[in-house]
Amino acid sequence: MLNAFSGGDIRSAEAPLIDAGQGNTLMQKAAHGLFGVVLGLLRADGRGIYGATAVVLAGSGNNGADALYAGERLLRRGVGATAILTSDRVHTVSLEAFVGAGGTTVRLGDADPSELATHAAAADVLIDGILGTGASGGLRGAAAGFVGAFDAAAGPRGTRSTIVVACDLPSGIGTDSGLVEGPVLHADATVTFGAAKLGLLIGEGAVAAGELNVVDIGLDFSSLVPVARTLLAPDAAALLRPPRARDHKYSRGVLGVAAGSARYPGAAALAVGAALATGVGMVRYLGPDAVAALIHQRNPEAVASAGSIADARSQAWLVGPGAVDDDDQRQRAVDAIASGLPTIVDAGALGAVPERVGPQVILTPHAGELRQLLAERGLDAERSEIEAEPAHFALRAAETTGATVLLKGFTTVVAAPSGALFVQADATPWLATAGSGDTLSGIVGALAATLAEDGGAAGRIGVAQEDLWAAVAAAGALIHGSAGRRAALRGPVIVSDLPADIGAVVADLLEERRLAM
Ligand SMILES: NC(=O)C1=CN([C@@H]2O[C@H](COP(=O)(O)OP(=O)(O)OC[C@H]3O[C@@H](n4cnc5c(N)ncnc54)[C@H](OP(=O)(O)O)[C@@H]3O)[C@@H](O)[C@H]2O)[C@@H](O)CC1
Ligand SMILES: [K+]
Repeated sequence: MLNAFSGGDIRSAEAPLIDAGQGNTLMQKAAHGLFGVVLGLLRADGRGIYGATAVVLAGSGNNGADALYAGERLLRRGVGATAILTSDRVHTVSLEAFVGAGGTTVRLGDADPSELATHAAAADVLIDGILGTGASGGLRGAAAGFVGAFDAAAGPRGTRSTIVVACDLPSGIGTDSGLVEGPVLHADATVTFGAAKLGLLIGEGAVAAGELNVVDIGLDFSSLVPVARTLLAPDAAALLRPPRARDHKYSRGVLGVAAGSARYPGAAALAVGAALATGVGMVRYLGPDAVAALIHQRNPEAVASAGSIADARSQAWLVGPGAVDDDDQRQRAVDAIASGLPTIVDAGALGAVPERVGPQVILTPHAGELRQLLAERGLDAERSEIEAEPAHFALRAAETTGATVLLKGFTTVVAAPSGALFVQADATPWLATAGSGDTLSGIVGALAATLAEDGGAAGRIGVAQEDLWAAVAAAGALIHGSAGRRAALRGPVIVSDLPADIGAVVADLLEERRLAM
């Protein structure tokens, strides 16, 4: 599990060490970690170290000092380095160390920004030490102008030749919100100190951060509650339930699916395929015969009927994908939610959620659906606001409804009504395609069905029992994202092919778990 903390948490974890006179040691550890990642990136890109060129952007605070000390270390390894000082003030001791190691410096205010940007765009590495956790608001003044000039000179990330490494945070993002106000320097990699900050995991901040590296600088977070957590492969693996010797189809877990309608039959077939690939004892399908016939073309093992929720025994329910303009499906959604069993509520069923439910009800809206859900409860927000601050609005929705809320997006945010937050960035943009959400709900549904009667699941991954369903939803996002990345190796993702990749991801996770035991 990767824990994320707020800027305030990081400061309070640093405080005892700084009070004990360890401030410089912390900074040297941070700089050393940053230096190590830069060396690794140069090597991985096939560029030598000796004779490589680096530009260090140094702002007025300790973030600039970290970057300058990393620059000093690069200089001592034979890298040619220039520091661009983006503020009138600069941390003097680190600047002296940088110059002492042979670095050259230039003040941003004293030179033509576009010339400096051209120089930076020709370097092998650009280290962004303009702003760290002490930032307030977006980038201002000359530093903001420089970022625009660099983007123009170097081209966008992915096409430019300079490797951009953010020191602690990409300058210009909100530490706690991931909000970007104004220009931001998109990094290829971010080296963050002590622990991940929430702003690096969500919203535009996650986009700007590139590959995230967390460097341990010896901070103690044991007395602090993380503001968000990210499940890693071993956590998702611990939530998988492979069959045991005496299992039968019922003991493995039955997922009931009330999805699809005459208008959208395909969504049900995609959800059922994904659930079977994740691993359940049985999928019980409830819905129109025509939809059942489509499901059976691909998955004849699904048991189908046009009955009601009360007549179909299952351990968990999935309701809503493709269920539009269908009164019977709406009634099934209402009944499934009322059953008290874990119930994934997607798309067409989101309108059937009563005022108050429990955390075993997992809502899976995208930003537009969340906007609607909140508006129906008197909370008005624009879709763009929700996309900019996904954690905030997912938490509001969870608090208001009592449900677990999985908000789909570039990063998947899962909020529990307790206030616990999970953030998963496992997906690939290739998954932004029709039907993708149906497979995600099928995966989460299968996990819920197999864990519904497993009292030890929360303990296995170290989350509170009340947050189990949020962790299950996050594990679903991890499996879905990993399957999408695997599928994308073959080319554009075709969602109906995803079950093969889901099965392979599940197999890999179980194998890693076996090897770790
Ligand atoms: N503490 C520790 O022990 C350790 C901390 N560590 C490191 O320290 C970093 C935090 O350092 P920090 O607190 O000095 O803040 P930081 O972000 O570098 O600079 C803030 C200054 O920038 C300015 N400014 C603000 N907003 C602005 C804007 N929008 N646009 C432009 N300028 C703006 C403002 O200055 P002003 O403009 O007022 O002169 C403000 O004073 C942290 O991220 C990590 O890298 C590590 O070494 C580990 C040990
Ligand atoms: K920075």
